[in-house]
Amino acid sequence: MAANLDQPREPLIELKGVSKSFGNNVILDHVDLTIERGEALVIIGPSGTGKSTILRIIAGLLPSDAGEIYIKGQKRTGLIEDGEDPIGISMVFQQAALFDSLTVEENVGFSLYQHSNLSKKKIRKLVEEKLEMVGLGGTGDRYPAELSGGMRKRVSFARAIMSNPETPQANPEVILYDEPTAGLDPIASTVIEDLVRRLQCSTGVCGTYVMVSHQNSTIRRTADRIIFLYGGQIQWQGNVQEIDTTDNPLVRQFFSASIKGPIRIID
Ligand SMILES: Nc1ncnc2c1ncn2[C@@H]1O[C@H](COP(=O)(O)OP(=O)(O)OP(=O)(O)O)[C@@H](O)[C@H]1O
Repeated sequence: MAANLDQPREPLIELKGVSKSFGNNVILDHVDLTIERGEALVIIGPSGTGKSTILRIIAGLLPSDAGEIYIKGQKRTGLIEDGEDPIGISMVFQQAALFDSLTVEENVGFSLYQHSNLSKKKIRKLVEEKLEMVGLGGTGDRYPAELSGGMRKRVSFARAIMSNPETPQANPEVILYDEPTAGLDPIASTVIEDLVRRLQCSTGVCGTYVMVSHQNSTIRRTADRIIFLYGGQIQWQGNVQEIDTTDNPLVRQFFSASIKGPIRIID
């Protein structure tokens, strides 16, 4: 499913020669990547290959060691906390990362309670709108412990798409999902996959997303474009149909789950 066909494609995020090491361990080695407006990009690759690292760099949570990052053509010089990006970029973490002592409503509205001058009544209304968008209308008074894993995940989606009407320029235009279906049963995974696509197409909500996933169904159901990361670099890119037709030995091995092939097995 392609979204936002009425919008012209333009580079929203560009990574140019981005490198990142942890100690002597080179994780990203001069990576070039362009993400266009309206794109649904899924990053795949073996465990420990740097997928979450690239997502955290795009989010502005982690500095790169070298290279340049452009957000809507503007070179980024700091991290997200410096608030300089010309668009909002939101991240959904692998663990839903909710505050257990706060209600669903307080979790979703957290940043508005902390950083806006909006009344409690107004925030509650905005939160309820987002909860309805993720299929959780009416759950605002519950606590995370009372929800299933899939529901908690959806609460974290609602928090990620929360916007502040006082600062519309900071509203999330790009959403980054780190393994959103990890640990969920196949049906709960389908609910999340459908939601990711639905949110992409909703007016006023981020039309562009970048996802990291290991789940075959999630990759196939949510990607317009797939990139395969390995050995610090993008080794392959293609669309969902090309997963099954490519000769690339890394992709072949990954999707056949074979222990024989060029991917080094780390026990
Ligand atoms: N803050 C850190 N300090 C040191 N090493 C780190 C740090 N963050 C990540 N790493 C290492 O960098 C490598 C890449 O990690 P990353 O989480 O990006 O991989 P990944 O491809 O997302 O893996 P997985 O699929 O298992 O989640 C791993 O070897 C990891 O241990």
